[in-house]
Amino acid sequence: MSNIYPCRPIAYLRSPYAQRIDAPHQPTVVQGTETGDVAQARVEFVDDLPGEAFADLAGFERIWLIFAFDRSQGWKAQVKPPRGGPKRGVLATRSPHRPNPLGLSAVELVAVEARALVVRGVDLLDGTPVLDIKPYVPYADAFAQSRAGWIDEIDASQGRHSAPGPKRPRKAKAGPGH
Ligand SMILES: C[S@@+](CC[C@H](N)C(=O)[O-])C[C@H]1O[C@@H](n2cnc3c(N)ncnc32)[C@H](O)[C@@H]1O
Repeated sequence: MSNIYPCRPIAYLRSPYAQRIDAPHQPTVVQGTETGDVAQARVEFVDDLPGEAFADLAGFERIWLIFAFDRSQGWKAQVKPPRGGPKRGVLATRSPHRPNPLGLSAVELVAVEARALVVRGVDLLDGTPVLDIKPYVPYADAFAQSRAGWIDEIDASQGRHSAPGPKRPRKAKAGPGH
């Protein structure tokens, strides 16, 4: 039996972030989250994906994007997290350099268009291939009180939430959908 699992993009993301330094570390630290002034992005479906496949998404406030880190090259077993501290096992981090270059982000669904989704709060580069989309379902996906290992330890030692903010502040408000 093969241990290769074929995947192909079902969509491509159009985002305001051309380079890694522009992209936020996670959707929850996207610039403007507190004021609601968050850049929009578009998930544009490939031509041969039937429209029925993304029917019924409109009622969901958030969706999961499962995507390929297509601009990552190679990976190491341990990485130095941007929030500081010692190196950590790559699978205990959200590093874009992983044994399989897969990422997932829960983004806000703003609108469903004919062959695209308008979303907000993305941490992905423009052109990122989207491999799958799933609805974000709070009863299944939200565990707000869960322990977060070494991240909790750093937060406790610093006396604050250590999530890194945007590396380079966004200059213009303009982006897809604006
Ligand atoms: C820390 S990862 C987190 C991504 C996702 N939320 C996750 O947890 O899997 C976010 C960073 O990945 C990098 N990135 C975004 N899109 C990428 C792509 N298509 N290829 C390679 N790196 C990418 C950017 O530097 C961005 O700041």
